[in-house]
Amino acid sequence: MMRMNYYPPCPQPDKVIGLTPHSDSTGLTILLQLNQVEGLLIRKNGLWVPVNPFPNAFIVNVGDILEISTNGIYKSIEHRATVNAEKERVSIATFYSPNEDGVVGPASSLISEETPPRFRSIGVKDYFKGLFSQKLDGKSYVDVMRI
Ligand SMILES: O=C(O)CCC(=O)C(=O)O
Ligand SMILES: [Fe+2]
Repeated sequence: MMRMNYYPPCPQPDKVIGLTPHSDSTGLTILLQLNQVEGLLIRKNGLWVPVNPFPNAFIVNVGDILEISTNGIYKSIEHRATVNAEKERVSIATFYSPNEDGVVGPASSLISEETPPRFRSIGVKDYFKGLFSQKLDGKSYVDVMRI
């Protein structure tokens, strides 16, 4: 799945939300900040840290499905986007997810008596149905999946 985001310039950027804080619900995201305008922020240790664009560089984000598959070893990254006062901003996000008839859940090879599953396992279709019935709100859907 691919999403192209267009953020028009806004003379009062602090009064608008570009893209609300969220983690990508998919497995892995490859993101291109197309026209080198900054605006992407990630949440690290509770602080919003800007990710400055580099020419022709992709940003690779861990999504919720990877957090769930690795039973929490990899953590999905919460991020948001702001708008710029003078310049328009364009980003292209490519999201990778399992097949529709697959299952979202911790990999069986990572589960043992010492490391029990930390997340529920559900079908990919039900996973996305549940996601779209919710508000986009930080990492809240990972908590829905948490046991
Ligand atoms: O515009 C950006 O840099 C972020 C886009 C994003 O997070 C998304 O499309 O999920
Ligand atoms: Fe995102």
